[in-house]
Amino acid sequence: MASSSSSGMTGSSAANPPSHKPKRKIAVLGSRSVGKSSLTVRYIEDAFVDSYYPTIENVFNKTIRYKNKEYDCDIIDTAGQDEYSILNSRHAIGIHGYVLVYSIALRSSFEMVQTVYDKILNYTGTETVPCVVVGQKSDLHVQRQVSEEEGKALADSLKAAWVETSARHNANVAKVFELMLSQTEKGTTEGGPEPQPSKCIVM
Ligand SMILES: Nc1nc2c(ncn2[C@@H]2O[C@H](COP(=O)(O)OP(=O)(O)OP(=O)(O)O)[C@@H](O)[C@H]2O)c(=O)[nH]1
Repeated sequence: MASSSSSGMTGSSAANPPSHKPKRKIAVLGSRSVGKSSLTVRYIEDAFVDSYYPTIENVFNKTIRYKNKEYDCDIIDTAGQDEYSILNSRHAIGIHGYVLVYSIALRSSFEMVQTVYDKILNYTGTETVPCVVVGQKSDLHVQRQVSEEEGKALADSLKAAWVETSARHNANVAKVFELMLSQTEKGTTEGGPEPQPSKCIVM
């Protein structure tokens, strides 16, 4: 999706008083063309486009209900990364959780998940960050290059959740964002301190 605009499903204006729902910022990262935009657009608009338009950046806003509580979520759909791209500070600071996407039909995109994860930890200086590892394009099983076991094993090693999805067939798409909130809200208690978004460390 080639645009850098922001699309608001909810939000605040004079007519809409500011939301008191907890704010969560979620960044969607991964190699080029793995279906990050398609996953996000399927979730937000329940639509799928076959054509490919490289993303600059899109921010979507959606209220997500998790365990009977509503969260005001910004979902940041990013431009595809490669091993040489430098993590954009907007995707490394102030983020509560990461959706790390690969295509089950492209091994190099699976290997990129670890690379992107390491870049995030380098930037934030933390030992872990809340993550969901997503094996996209699960409908392309004939071209599969990454097994479910490998996907699960990588997610376990990153202490992340894992799921395979198809934006094309709308399979498991909503689950990604439920799992994301289960990761960001892990260890929090009602009325307790808010989970802290990522910060930058100065070396
Ligand atoms: N078969 C199949 N194709 C998909 C699926 N999701 C996306 N695609 C196709 O994959 C191509 C890339 O999809 P995008 O959503 O633009 O990928 P992206 O990761 O946002 O790409 P960048 O913006 O370059 O990072 C498009 O042609 C989509 O139609 C899926 O679940 N199954």
